[in-house]
Amino acid sequence: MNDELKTLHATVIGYPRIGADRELKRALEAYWSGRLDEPGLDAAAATVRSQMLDDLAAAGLDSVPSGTFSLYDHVLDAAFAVDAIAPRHRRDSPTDAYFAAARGDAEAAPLEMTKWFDTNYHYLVPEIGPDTEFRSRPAKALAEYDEAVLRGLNARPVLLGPVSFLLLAKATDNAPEGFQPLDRLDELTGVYAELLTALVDAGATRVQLDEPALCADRTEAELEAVRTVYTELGRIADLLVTGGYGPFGESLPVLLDAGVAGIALDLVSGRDDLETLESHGVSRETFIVAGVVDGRNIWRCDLAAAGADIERLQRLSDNVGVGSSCSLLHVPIDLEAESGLDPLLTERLAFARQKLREITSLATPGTGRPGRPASPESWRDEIVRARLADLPTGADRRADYDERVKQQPDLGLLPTTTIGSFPQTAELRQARSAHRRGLMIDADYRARMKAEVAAVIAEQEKLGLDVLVHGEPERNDMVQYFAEQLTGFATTDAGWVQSYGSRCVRPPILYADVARTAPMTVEWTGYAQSITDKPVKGMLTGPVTILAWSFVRDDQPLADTADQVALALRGEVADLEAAGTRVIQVDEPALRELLPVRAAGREAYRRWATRAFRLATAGAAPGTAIHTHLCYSEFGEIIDAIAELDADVTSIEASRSKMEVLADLDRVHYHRGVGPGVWDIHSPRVPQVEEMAEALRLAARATGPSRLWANPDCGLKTRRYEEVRPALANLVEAARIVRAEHS
Ligand SMILES: CN1c2c(nc(N)[nH]c2=O)NC[C@@H]1CNc1ccc(C(=O)N[C@@H](CCC(=O)N[C@@H](CCC(=O)N[C@@H](CCC(=O)O)C(=O)O)C(=O)O)C(=O)O)cc1
Ligand SMILES: N[C@@H](CCS)C(=O)O
Ligand SMILES: [Zn+2]
Repeated sequence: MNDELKTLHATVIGYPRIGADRELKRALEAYWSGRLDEPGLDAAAATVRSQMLDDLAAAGLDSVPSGTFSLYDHVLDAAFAVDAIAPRHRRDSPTDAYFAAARGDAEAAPLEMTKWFDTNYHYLVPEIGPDTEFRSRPAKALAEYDEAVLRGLNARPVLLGPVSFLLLAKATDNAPEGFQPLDRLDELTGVYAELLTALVDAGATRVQLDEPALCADRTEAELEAVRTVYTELGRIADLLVTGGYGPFGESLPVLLDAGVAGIALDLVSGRDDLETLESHGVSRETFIVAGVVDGRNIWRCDLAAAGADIERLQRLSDNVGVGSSCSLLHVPIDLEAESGLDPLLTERLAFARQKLREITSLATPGTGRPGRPASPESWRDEIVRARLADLPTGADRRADYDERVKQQPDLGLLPTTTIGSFPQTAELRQARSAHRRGLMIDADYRARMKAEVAAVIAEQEKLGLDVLVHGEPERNDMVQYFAEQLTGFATTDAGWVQSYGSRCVRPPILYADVARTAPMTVEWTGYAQSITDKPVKGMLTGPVTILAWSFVRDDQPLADTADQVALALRGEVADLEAAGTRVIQVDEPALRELLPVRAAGREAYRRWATRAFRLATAGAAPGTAIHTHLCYSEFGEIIDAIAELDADVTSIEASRSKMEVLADLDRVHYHRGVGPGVWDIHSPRVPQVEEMAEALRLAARATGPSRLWANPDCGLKTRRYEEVRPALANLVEAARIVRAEHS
């Protein structure tokens, strides 16, 4: 590379932190189980940080983010940086306090966990009250800054910005009515001033404050708060403010007018900011990072289009840099680790390490900026396209709910069921790993999984549940399992992405037209049904969730891709029915996740998402009960969409929010079956009979008892049998008690 020619600053907003071989995951899980001591955990964390710096250094960036490593979650780190630790999580050891907040311990429940914007990453929700005492705790930021500087890197410490921190937090339970965490912005700004001062004193010449919450719709009062805070903080340090999950929109002029030195634009999902910037104007010294390399998806950058956007910015500022649209947290680390992908696909992909190279290449004049090649013709499936074009409306069931329910299995009052998965034991994962590596033949693997199904059925019969499941032992993941069987998808060997804490997923790559070539679940459900007289629920993952948890082609609207996936699932529903399945659950836990961050896109989303679900399910006969399941979010904003799915029964996470969702469902006149979760499966605590009975009574008062189901909040795959057996026994007993009260 000729340094003389290099005129653009190359940087990245953030980097994956789980380790190229998930070293941090393994170390954390070993530490939690007592197999590793704290120095061992520290050493593993240091190795991962060092690996991150190696990657950033090798790419030849002009500046690098520091402090983006996290032992569990960066929002939790932000809470610790300002000492906003809930009193119940204070412990003598800071590490104990950190993990008590993250995962709970014998004394205290953890912080709530929720989705990070419209991604499959989950953050911990800080609890802020009028009495929360903020204090500056810069040790982590300083240590990681020093590590990067010692490596000879031009480091830029990164902190979650104060406005986003408070907007992502929730009020403590004992806060007075009307209190909002943002009410504490003045005090918090003072503490951020101290954090910035500590970093500047340590030698940092620029600090990155991440303000992703400014990519959502904000009120005038919030914008005013942004103006005040950034005017003040901008006096202490040279600030680079990032957003990263859409356009800054109306926040952009506010930040610029507040005098921030730098702004990082998401030019993948927030290209509207280009126009905002052009019409508002900007000083020629402002550092503008053109976030043209996608931090959320794995397609190679269209360097020609990116180059054009960079040139537009260069007309406005003399200080333009090239970067990622957001942190690379959401993409796997290295494409080189994949050997099994079709070369036609591989040459179109870039994971984190490859993305760093795209950034430096774009920043280097004379390296060429080729566009992206079109997809090969062989990726088109004309049969699927013709079938979709031929479907009439395709998305309405043959009878209304009132008529359908008469034809569906009559299970009496308050039937009990579970959400699908039973514990994924180490033994099951090891069998799958052996099978994948060719150490266990197909027949043995299938026999092992069938034995597990038989055991799961026996457990449920013994417990006295009404509608059984096969337990999903054969699934590595509820999306990847389907992707492995559908055309149009590729799956990776090592493309791990952090979902929360130590938990990771390998999002499949949806790159071509999607079709089903054979039944995907019928063998397992059919086997389970063959060994019990109780109804067994078929178990599918819905089209929206399959899209949300995959890397999806970006050469056609998501709605069209969703329809293709839905059509494939529609075939599976038909095959399950033909095999005698009378109850089919189609999970849509990500229905809320894909809801656009800004209100403007929501109506269109609701239309395509609900249509895809109905396309998948509406072919079912009236006598087939279609269930759906939703979890991992608050549902208020998608309550209309839930009603529009037209499922016969909706099981929905409710235990932590104390059944509030039922009032919302009532508001939209949802009158079909509902199973509000009565067991918070995120916690290892076994719920007692009386508390679940009370939750069912509360639910019965809200909806009437006749259409109510008793079930947990979500699947049981992350729980252990020692918790599952007593908890389900208690759930069955709670349902029996409440049933008796109504008969
Ligand atoms: C329900 N959720 C899901 C989300 N996203 C998904 N794609 N899937 C989900 O289920 N998002 C919202 C929620 C919460 N998020 C998660 C995310 C991840 C997990 C989880 O438990 N992940 C597992 C990995 C799951 C998996 O792919 N398992 C495979 C491979 C297992 C493995 O690592 N094998 C080892 C060898 C075997 C061994 O010795 O154990 C290896 O390959 O090295 C499988 O079972 O075959 C995780 O451990 O992180 C939960 C909720
Ligand atoms: N059927 C799935 C849904 C999880 S959201 C399960 O039970 O794990
Ligand atoms: Zn769930």
